[in-house]
Amino acid sequence: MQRIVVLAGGIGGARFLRGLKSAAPEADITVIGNTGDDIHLFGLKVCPDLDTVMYTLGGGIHEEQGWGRADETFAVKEELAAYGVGPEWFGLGDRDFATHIVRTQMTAAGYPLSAVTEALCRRWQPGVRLLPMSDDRVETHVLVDDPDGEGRKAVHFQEYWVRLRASVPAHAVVPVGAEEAKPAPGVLEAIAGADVVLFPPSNPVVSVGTILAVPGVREAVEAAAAPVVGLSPIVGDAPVRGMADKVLAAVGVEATAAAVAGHYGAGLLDGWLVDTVDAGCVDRVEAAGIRCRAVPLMMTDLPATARMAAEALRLAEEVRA
Ligand SMILES: O=c1nc2n(C[C@H](O)[C@H](O)[C@H](O)CO)c3cc(O)ccc3cc-2c(=O)[nH]1
Repeated sequence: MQRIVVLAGGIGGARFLRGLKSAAPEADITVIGNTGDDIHLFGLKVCPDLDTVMYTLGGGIHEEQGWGRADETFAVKEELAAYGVGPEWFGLGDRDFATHIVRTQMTAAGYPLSAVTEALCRRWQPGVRLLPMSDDRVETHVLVDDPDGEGRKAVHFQEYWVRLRASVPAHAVVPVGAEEAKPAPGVLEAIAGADVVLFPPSNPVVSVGTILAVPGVREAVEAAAAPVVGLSPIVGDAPVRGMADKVLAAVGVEATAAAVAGHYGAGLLDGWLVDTVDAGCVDRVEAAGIRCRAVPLMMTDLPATARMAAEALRLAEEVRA
């Protein structure tokens, strides 16, 4: 059975995984999820990217939004607001709250996040093994021009993304706690034992980049016997969704498919898929030592996404040969 390891962020990663499952229904898929987006609110631990993968593959996601639960209601949020308790800019729904209550209760009882995630997945049956990148707390902060005053300040990634809509200049992205974090149980073993490692079209800085920032993970991917293939989240010099261009600028990387490949580098990537509109950069990526193909990369529906995943697996076979 083919063992596939995927380093995934939130919405882009989750939708790609749905296509991958369809393209490789027999494969044994391990997902290493980003937890740098995690936030503690109302005394609860919220893990947006793990939940987005779990709900998307488990059939509970709000399809149009891409995050949160389908058929959601917001009574708890409204009641909290009536007490003047915020933040009001982060939309936690009633059904979603239950997930965070269970997670927080298990965490308080001493279970590591990896065990909690496994327990939550027992309900959702995502059809993949979902591992947090680490059981240790890592929180991505973004250094921005202070939106409410002079100078600069560091804000939590969710405040930058959701409250500020990435509209203020970002100067640095810091995965606080990453340096001291250890990979969660099973992470390094999964990478070492993989037949293929995939980087979905997730944010290269705050999603895949944060996973790679956990000491040992980047080294394991570099050392992996398996081919490592990524799919560009940038199509035609703009992110397909989200605001990846803003955080790429913060780390000094151009928002182009070729520049993102260069940012990962040939030490990490063996293969890179760009969209057909970016076919002009294939030679440049190959000159940098990364096998590159141009194929349609818009995840418009499940068949289109499954074709992208199949192309990634095909490229992996090609670089292996
Ligand atoms: O744009 C938003 N994204 C929301 N997201 C998505 C999230 O902020 C980001 O898209 C990811 O962290 C980026 O990967 C949520 C995700 C959850 O799991 C739970 C609650 C939210 C709430 C919001 C929200 O209010 N607005």
